[in-house]
Amino acid sequence: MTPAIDPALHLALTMPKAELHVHIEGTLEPELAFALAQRNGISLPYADQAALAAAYNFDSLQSFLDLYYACADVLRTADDFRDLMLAYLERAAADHIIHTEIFFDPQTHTARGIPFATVLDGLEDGLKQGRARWGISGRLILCFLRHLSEEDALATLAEAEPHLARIDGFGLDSSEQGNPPSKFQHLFARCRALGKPVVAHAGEEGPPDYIIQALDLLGVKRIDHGVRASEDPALLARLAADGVALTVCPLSNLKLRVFPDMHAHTLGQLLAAGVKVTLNSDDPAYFGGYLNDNIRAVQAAFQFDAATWKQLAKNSFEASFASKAKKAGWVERVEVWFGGREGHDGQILCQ
Ligand code: HPA
Ligand SMILES: [Zn+2]
Repeated sequence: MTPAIDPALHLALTMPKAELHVHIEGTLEPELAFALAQRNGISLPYADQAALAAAYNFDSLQSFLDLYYACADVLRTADDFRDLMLAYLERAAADHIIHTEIFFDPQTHTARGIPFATVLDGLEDGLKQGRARWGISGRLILCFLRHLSEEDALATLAEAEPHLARIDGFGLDSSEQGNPPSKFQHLFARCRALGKPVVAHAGEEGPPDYIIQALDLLGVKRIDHGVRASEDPALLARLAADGVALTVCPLSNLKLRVFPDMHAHTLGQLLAAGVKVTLNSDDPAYFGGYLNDNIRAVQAAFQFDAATWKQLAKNSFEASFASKAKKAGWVERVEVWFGGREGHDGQILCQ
């Protein structure tokens, strides 16, 4: 059957893939936000869903974060966190995501008096139900808020320690400018000592030096965003040589005005330099779409061939926190899935 759309895009939309950069609080759609507000007897400072969606007009990371933290106030109970997780996993499964590593920001919730265990219990319940319903595997990455102090983050880590078996890694997010990775060296040393993988947002709005700090001072093996690495040729070469993955989020970068349009995005340069790029949705409820919406927008600008999409799918699994055996199995699944659909020059042979 011949698909009605660009064949390479059809392959990209339907290929098995992993998502490695999505904030669960950023998957809160206006409809669910209002439903949870009603369930919890609280009101949002917007008349209705349309008024809230109309406020998604950001000019920087900070302008988004202000709204994102305000909306998170509707999340109060373990049921709320479970429903939020299930809503995301249903969308992810529809986009053919078979594995996802999901950020959560406990400080956003504990600062409002929501117990750490309530957040974790709800998210975990959602992951369990999502696995049963859609066969999707999910992991949790605890993200520390970099606009707060290292002491605050260390206190959060202490709260997390009784639950370590349920937490698969640690990350760093929130306002990047003025909050360099160097601020969190002790924290990340403790996280690594606990035997967990660590990641950090770096080089989204911040300079390439923040990416270097995340590698050298925090010991991360995967960088969230990292799109400003293109400004430093030596860094680009290092990322490629060391196989450091970047979790790139194209629609996020446009919505937060990191780039004026998709043609100006550094994605093509990063791939051409041999960097292990992955594509992700970041905060899909706020930025105009889930992973397949990002793929559509990328393809409209770059017209990648099937071989490039296969590489991106393989990268998404290779860069995951899963075991070597699991990763190898998923990469093989991608190879089998593309088998016969792609010629030596990366063109589609037939459908
Ligand atoms: O894109 C982001 N950058 C930094 N912090 C965040 N928290 C949610 N999304 C983001
Ligand atoms: Zn992010």
